[in-house]
Amino acid sequence: MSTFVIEGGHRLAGEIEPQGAKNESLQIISACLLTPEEVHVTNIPEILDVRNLIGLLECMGVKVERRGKGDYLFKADDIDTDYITSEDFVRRCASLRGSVLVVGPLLARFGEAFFAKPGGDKIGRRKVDTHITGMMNLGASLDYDEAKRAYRLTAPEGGLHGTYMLLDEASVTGTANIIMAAALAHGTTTIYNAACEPYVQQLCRLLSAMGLEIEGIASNLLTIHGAERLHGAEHRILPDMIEVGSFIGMAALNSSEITVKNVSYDNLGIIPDSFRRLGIALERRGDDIYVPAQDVYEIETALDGSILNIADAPWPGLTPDLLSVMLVVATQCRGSVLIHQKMFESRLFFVDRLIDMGAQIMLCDPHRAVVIGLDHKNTLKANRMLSPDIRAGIALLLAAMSAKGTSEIGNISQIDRGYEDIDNRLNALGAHIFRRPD
Ligand SMILES: CC(=O)N[C@H]1[C@@H](OP(=O)(O)OP(=O)(O)OC[C@H]2O[C@@H](n3ccc(=O)[nH]c3=O)[C@H](O)[C@@H]2O)O[C@H](CO)[C@@H](O)[C@@H]1O
Ligand SMILES: C=C(OP(=O)(O)O)C(=O)O
Repeated sequence: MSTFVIEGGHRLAGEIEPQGAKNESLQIISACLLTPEEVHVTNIPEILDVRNLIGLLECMGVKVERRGKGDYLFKADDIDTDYITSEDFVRRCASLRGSVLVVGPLLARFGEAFFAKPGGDKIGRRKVDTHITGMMNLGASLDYDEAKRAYRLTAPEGGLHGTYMLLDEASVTGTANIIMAAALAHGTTTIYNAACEPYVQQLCRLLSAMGLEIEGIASNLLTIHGAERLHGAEHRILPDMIEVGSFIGMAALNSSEITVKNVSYDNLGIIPDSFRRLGIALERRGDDIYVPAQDVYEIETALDGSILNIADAPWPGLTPDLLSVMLVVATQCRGSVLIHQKMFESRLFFVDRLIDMGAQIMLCDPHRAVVIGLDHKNTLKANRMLSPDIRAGIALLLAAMSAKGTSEIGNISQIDRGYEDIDNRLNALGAHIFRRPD
């Protein structure tokens, strides 16, 4: 594991391009398991989570060819069916949250799949009930394998069959998993209360290109006409909207002017407006976002003058993955805001580190924090801290970049799992971040 050593207080300037989206890549790479033919995917981010998922696929027997940066061919024509039911497989899955996404394709294509308790961030309970219920709706049976400490899903004789289902919540990976399982089921599956964020839409587009008939893409009512067989296809991953938001926040926190290039603006939903509510006068320029340097970032109030409330919600609401960054940005704006993290219960505890740095924040309960902005008058102080999860990690990195003095952030694998070469890319804008191997 390594530590970031950050010399704060440097102005940033220039252009930065977001990497391909982590969360889309995890779905798309898993979908390659649905066909024995070649799937060509470009703009895959070279990050820890993706490398680990690709490693898992290779262990399963998938042929992977890296043709250049972010450019991969996957061919799942010779899957080792003994391996995908082995203890080693289940153990590997348990250490990688994205591995939940291989369950749907494996169940659909090979009739059996294990659900290890997935690893990843400690940001709250990460239930997989929606995934499992969805697959049971398609006819799978469930039992618990004591030796492997994992749930086993088994397809009925003759394969999964389509049905109507209403999801208990619009789970993103749950929806993706059920779509992939339904892709090879007999008959038609209708999923109501489906998650519809751009990365689920992208999964549907890839599956359409592979020959699947899907109606309702981008809505919460999906109709999937199961196919006998899917074929190879080409796919390009969208820019990572969480990186785009992180860079907007970074510019404001450092009172700097930057341009975020090629953001796929139309797929950002409510994200740009949410940053505007913190007083950031960002502009759309073609498919770029220009963030001007400002003396003051004035947080809006509600129409009746009451304190602004920024809360997450399933798409098209605001993604929970940006609230940590927005919270840190607010510490240097003028005015106050209530950050309400509704979807996860343990994602706000990192505010203690910001309070150590001099930020004015009241943690009301595990879900809500009130931030009183310092209006760039009292700069944050340097601190030594650990990255508790991927998004708190990037938020603390941005805080350290704006702080007076030299900070250290340990456990940066939590940042590396989602942000590609982040130290060098931010240093190219003028940051001073050094990676110290421990
Ligand atoms: C690999 C991947 O793609 N991970 C993303 C995915 O995780 P993931 O798919 O695991 O997250 P889910 O959408 O299942 O749920 C996230 C949290 O929100 C809650 N919930 C969900 C839906 C709902 O209608 N109401 C509700 O309260 C769930 O109980 C859970 O606590 O989606 C999350 C929500 O956007 C993101 O934070 C993760 O980065
Ligand atoms: C929580 C996240 O990812 P994961 O679901 O992979 O833990 C995230 O990307 O913010």
